[in-house]
Amino acid sequence: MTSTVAIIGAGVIGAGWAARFLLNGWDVRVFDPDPSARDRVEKVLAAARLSLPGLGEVALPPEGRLSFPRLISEAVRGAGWVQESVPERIELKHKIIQAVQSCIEEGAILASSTSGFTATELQSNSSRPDQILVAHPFNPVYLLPLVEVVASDRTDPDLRDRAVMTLTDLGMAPLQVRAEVPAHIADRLLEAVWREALWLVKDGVATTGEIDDAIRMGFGLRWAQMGLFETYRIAGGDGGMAHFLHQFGPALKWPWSKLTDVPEMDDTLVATIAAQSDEQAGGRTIADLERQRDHNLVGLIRALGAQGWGAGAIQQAADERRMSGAGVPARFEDITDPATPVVTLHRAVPLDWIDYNGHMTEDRYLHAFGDASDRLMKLIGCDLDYVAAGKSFFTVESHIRHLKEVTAGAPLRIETRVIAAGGKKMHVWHEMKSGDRLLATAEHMLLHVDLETRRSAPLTPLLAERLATLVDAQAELDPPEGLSRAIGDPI
Ligand SMILES: NC(=O)C1=CN([C@@H]2O[C@H](COP(=O)(O)OP(=O)(O)OC[C@H]3O[C@@H](n4cnc5c(N)ncnc54)[C@H](O)[C@@H]3O)[C@@H](O)[C@H]2O)C=CC1
Ligand SMILES: C[N+](C)(C)CC(=O)CC(=O)[O-]
Repeated sequence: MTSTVAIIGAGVIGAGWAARFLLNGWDVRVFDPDPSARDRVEKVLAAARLSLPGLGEVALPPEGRLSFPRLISEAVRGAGWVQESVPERIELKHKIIQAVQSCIEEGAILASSTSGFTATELQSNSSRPDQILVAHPFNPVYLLPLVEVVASDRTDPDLRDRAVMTLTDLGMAPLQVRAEVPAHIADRLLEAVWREALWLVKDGVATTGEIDDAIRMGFGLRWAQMGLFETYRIAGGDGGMAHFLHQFGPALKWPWSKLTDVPEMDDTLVATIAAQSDEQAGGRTIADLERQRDHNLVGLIRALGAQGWGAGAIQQAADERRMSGAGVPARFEDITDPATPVVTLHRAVPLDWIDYNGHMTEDRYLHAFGDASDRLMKLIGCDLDYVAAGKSFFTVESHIRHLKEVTAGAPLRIETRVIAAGGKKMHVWHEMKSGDRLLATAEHMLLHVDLETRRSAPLTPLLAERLATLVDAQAELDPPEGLSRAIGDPI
């Protein structure tokens, strides 16, 4: 099957899917009869290019090709995956499924973004129900990992497994829903909160802003890192979940909630909510809010990554899978030509590395160069086991030159030379590039140390030998421009 996806319907969700696939190297064909669809996709792509590449610590593959065929048949022919994201009307979805299935190959995956319909409902009237399933994402699709995968008993289980693998490769967290129920899992939960929120506004208990504060200042923060059950388990104290259930279970029968009673969405309620929501936005446009949302989400997911937790752990697993494709050697034996500088880092600039000047802030240069030095250490044999055994390197001197600006989402590559090594020292030169542009250089002196005495110690034979291989092979190269330069030297 090809790495070509057809996106049918490019609204909020279809455009998000287009960005997720394209930035993961897929060729993307978009079909949407709305003349403004191309513009919308370009805007969402611009936002995704700023945020998604820097979500993890490893570069994404090169972008695929984007096209906008005029006919649905042109869009789907030969595609390995078709993602339907047209409005939530079953007769329209059936029409699209029929048009798509008349042109696609048997093994192609036909996934629907539907928030509420079941796979069985989508499959009715289809001659090939086996290739249809639900892949329900969350907005913004290019950043949020969750995708609910719902198959019916008529969906081919192998096709469902392939779909799960593909979504995982896209850096997502596919949640396989065990049973077909309207609105799957997450929207069932969201609807319950939404219903109560509508009642609170209708009854004049709280404004839209107050309700949103009640979420984002408290349990919303908790939910980003632990779910409902894990959070309540902790709330049960040492008695855990059983104690929690005994204490708060009875409250469910008190009038704490409206249960399933739904407020009438009459003109007054719509006008009240719309007016409060406008006031809450305080003049910020949808684009402003989307930008802020993306910054916040990137920060949250990356913070969770530092803990190896939740959505951050999903991102780390995606990074692991991408490592070999990013061209950074994992072991010394992977260095194909020691006579050329070694690629020690290949990633993109994350949104949270950008400062008030709109470019990568100065401490992140050292962060990236530090990561590159860590990779060099690992390559020569100073890995975590080596450190645990009591030896490591300390950086004792650094000199960074900032030569060119770089902005969010841009690819970063660090090429490393070992200028000299021996005794207890290693003299390293890094060049940071984005494409062909030299962004910065860093020169470091590192001392090999005994972690028990905290004093310098001679290099062990393996490290000395590998460093000598690099130094000797690279000695033929011209000395790097700027080597040993000091502040104040003529430029
Ligand atoms: N908006 C949301 O928060 C989420 C929506 N979904 C689901 O995604 C699907 C799409 O929803 P949205 O993107 O919000 O809708 P939307 O209204 O933003 O976009 C729908 C797009 O489909 C296009 N379209 C209409 N008829 C078409 C046709 N015959 N062929 C091709 N394109 C056509 C429209 O021009 C429009 O660009 C729905 O099934 C919805 O339930 C899923 C997750 C979240
Ligand atoms: C409102 N909605 C039901 C379309 C929401 C979703 O389906 C998921 C989301 O992104 O919140």
